[in-house]
This record gives sequence, C-alpha cells and structure tokens, in this order.
Amino acid sequence: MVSSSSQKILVTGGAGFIGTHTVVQLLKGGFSVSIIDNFDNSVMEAVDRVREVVGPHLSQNLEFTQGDLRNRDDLEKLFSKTTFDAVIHFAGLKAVAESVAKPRRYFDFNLVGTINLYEVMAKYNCKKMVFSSSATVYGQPEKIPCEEDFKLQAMNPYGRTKLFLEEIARDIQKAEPEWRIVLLRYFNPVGAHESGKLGEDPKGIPNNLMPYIQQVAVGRLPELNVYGYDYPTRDGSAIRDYIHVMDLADGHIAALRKLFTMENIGCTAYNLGTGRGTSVFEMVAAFEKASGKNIPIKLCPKRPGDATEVYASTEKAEKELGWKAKYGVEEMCRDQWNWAKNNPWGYAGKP
Ligand SMILES: NC(=O)c1ccc[n+]([C@@H]2O[C@H](COP(=O)([O-])OP(=O)(O)OC[C@H]3O[C@@H](n4cnc5c(N)ncnc54)[C@H](O)[C@@H]3O)[C@@H](O)[C@H]2O)c1
Ligand SMILES: O=c1ccn([C@@H]2O[C@H](COP(=O)(O)OP(=O)(O)O[C@H]3O[C@H](CO)[C@H](O)[C@H](O)[C@H]3O)[C@@H](O)[C@H]2O)c(=O)[nH]1
Repeated sequence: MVSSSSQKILVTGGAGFIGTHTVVQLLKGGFSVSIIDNFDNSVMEAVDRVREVVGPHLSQNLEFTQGDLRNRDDLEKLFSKTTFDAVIHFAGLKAVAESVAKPRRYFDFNLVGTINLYEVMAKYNCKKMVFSSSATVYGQPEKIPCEEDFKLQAMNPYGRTKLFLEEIARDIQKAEPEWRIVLLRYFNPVGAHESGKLGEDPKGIPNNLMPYIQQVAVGRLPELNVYGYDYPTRDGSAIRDYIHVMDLADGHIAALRKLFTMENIGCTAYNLGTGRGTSVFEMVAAFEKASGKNIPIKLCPKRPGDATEVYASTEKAEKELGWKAKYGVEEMCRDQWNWAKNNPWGYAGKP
C-alpha cells in the first residue's frame, strides 16, 4: 500500500470542479493534501464542502492556501515550509472562446503559472507531477478512438497552452530524467459527487454542454442551443466521450500510485475517458430522464472548430494504470441532477 497520510500531495486549483472531487478521493485514500488556489474560478465554500464530505477526521489532513501560481513567492512560501511528495496540477483556465478573445490571459495563467511551479518544485526537489491535459490536444482527430501516440494539434489558444505544456513537460523530463510526470488527457468531465454537495459551478454563462443543460433544468436559462444538427453522425449531433468526475478523480489516484511505484515512468500521457461516444441529443434525453425535466432546445449552426466525433482509446490507462471508468451516462446525469437540484445557484446561492 503506497497511500499513507505521510504522503503529502500539493493540489493546485484544488478548489475547482475536478480538484474538489479529486481531493475527496485523495483524503479518503489516506493522503495528506495541501490546496493552493486563487479563487479565480472557484469559491471558499467549495473547500468547506470538501471538509463536510470527508468529515472532521480526514479534514485534519487538508490544508488550504489562497495563492496564485503566477506569483512565485506564493509557491516559495508553501514549499519552504512543507515537503511535498508530488503535485497534482489543475490550476489553469479552460474556456476555449475566452482564450480566443484573451490569449495573453491564457498564456499568463497556464504557461507562466506552470513554469513557476516547475521552477519551485525543482528548487525543493519535488519531481513528481500529475498534469491536467485535455483531449483538446488531439485537435480534429483523423481517426477515432484517440490513441495517446496520435499526432497532436492545437485548435485555439487554450489548446495551444495544453499542447505547449505537454511539450514543456517532455523537455524537462528528458533533460532531468529524475522527473516523473504523468499527463492526463481528460475527455469531457461531467457529473458530480454522489452526496450532491460538490459539483461544477461555472461563473457566468456556461460554455460546456452539461452545465448549460443543468441551468436550463433549474430554470436559470430558457433553452439549450444545440450547436450542429447535420453532422454525419447517427442523429446529426456531435459525439463526445463524457466521463464522470468521480471516475476522473480515481484516475488521478491511479496515476499518483504509478508515479510512486514506477521509477522509469518518464513523462507519459494517458487518456481518461470511457471509450464510449454519446451525442448531444442522447445527452439531453438522458438528462431529461434523470431529472424528469423538459429541456427545450434550439437548433443552431455548428460552433466553429468543433469536431464531429471524439472518444478515447482507454487501453493504455487500463493496462498501465489499472484504471477504468465505472460510470455510464445514466449515473453522470443522476449525480449532476442531484447536485443541481440541491444547489440550483451553485455554491454561493441565489444572487
Ligand atoms: N473541465 C473540463 O472540461 C476540462 C477538460 C480538460 C482539461 N481540463 C483541465 O483540468 C484542470 C481543472 O479543470 P476544472 O474543470 O476543475 O476547472 P476549474 O476552473 O473548476 O478549476 C481550476 C481551478 O484553478 C484555479 N486557478 C486558476 N488559475 C490559478 C492560478 N494562477 N493560481 C492558483 N489557482 C488558479 C481556479 O480558481 C479554479 O479553482 C484545468 O487545467 C483544465 O484546463 C478541464
Ligand atoms: O451549449 C452548448 C454547449 C455545447 N454543445 C455541444 O456539446 C458538445 C460538447 O461541448 P462542450 O463544450 O461541453 O465540450 P467540447 O468537447 O467542445 O470541449 C471541451 O472539453 C474538451 C475535453 O475534451 C476540451 O477540454 C475542450 O477544450 C473543452 O472546451 C459539442 O458538440 C458542442 O457543440 C451544444 O450543443 N450546446
């Protein structure tokens, strides 16, 4: 057993959507966790909810620091007082359209923040990292399912930051072979913790499908815009590989264990997906079934740059990480609805 509270993990961006769910699983897995987050896209209430979910005993193994990765001093302060065994690096920005409008903001948060993190990790000799990459690095895949050794391509500034950060990780590990880095390429994370206390709480109008559907279901938005209905797919809408956020969280625990046990892992990428594709219309129908709510839709033109069909090859993660997604679309919608109905206005409540 490699997990023990003597193993201390720094989780950057741990107050965010994927971060909170992963921190719960880390604490339950016996790790000690320190979160650093600047609340750019999250709130303190999310961290309080993590404590609520894991209970007072495990909460003793959780520390929180409000800080910004772009400010190297914030990282110095943390690393100079604590020895971390590994870092899970979620902190970053993720909205494609915003990245097109504000590329410098994306380069600052995602690139500068991560470069600072590597510098401070190296200085304090912490050289194990799990990095949040994205299926966006496959661009418009020529073939599906996407396999990890496919040609990579960026479609927008956000995607470019993920692609650059993957390349940066490979370069660092090549030059300094003592680094062990796992790049996790998430497909489409959705769902919520089964307790209904944790979930995705985007600021402003959601960009992604499931948070948008959720806000229609609770009456915050009138209808869902379906972007593209004449794709060459079984029902004309685009197909993605949706993955339950708790499966994703468990994928991070599997990756950490691999980092701790496999000396020559180098810098390796793994897809975290289910290997199954679901269309937009199928997702809407599944959410309607889970929630008992009608989701009015409006058929709209395709979103520029959207791929027709994307789903993961899951073989490598299954074989090498011993990890496989457990949940299907039904559970994703059930848990997302449970979160939505208990928190229709997210963590902060109705404005
Ligand atoms: N959710 C997705 O669809 C998806 C898909 C693929 C990859 N990813 C990647 O996974 C990671 C986590 O995504 P998420 O969905 O949990 O997003 P999120 O916005 O909910 O969480 C990111 C967290 O990082 C924090 N943060 C941002 N910049 C920071 C900085 N400079 N210093 C400190 N904290 C900072 C934010 O406040 C937020 O709490 C991101 O890197 C994202 O690009 C997400
Ligand atoms: O209001 C909406 C939102 C989305 N969609 C459709 O739903 C599908 C999924 O869209 P999302 O925006 O939820 O997810 P994407 O697959 O487009 O991409 C997101 O998840 C990816 C993970 O693979 C990358 O991280 C990417 O950068 C990020 O935006 C797409 O066909 C999109 O056109 C709609 O019809 N209406």
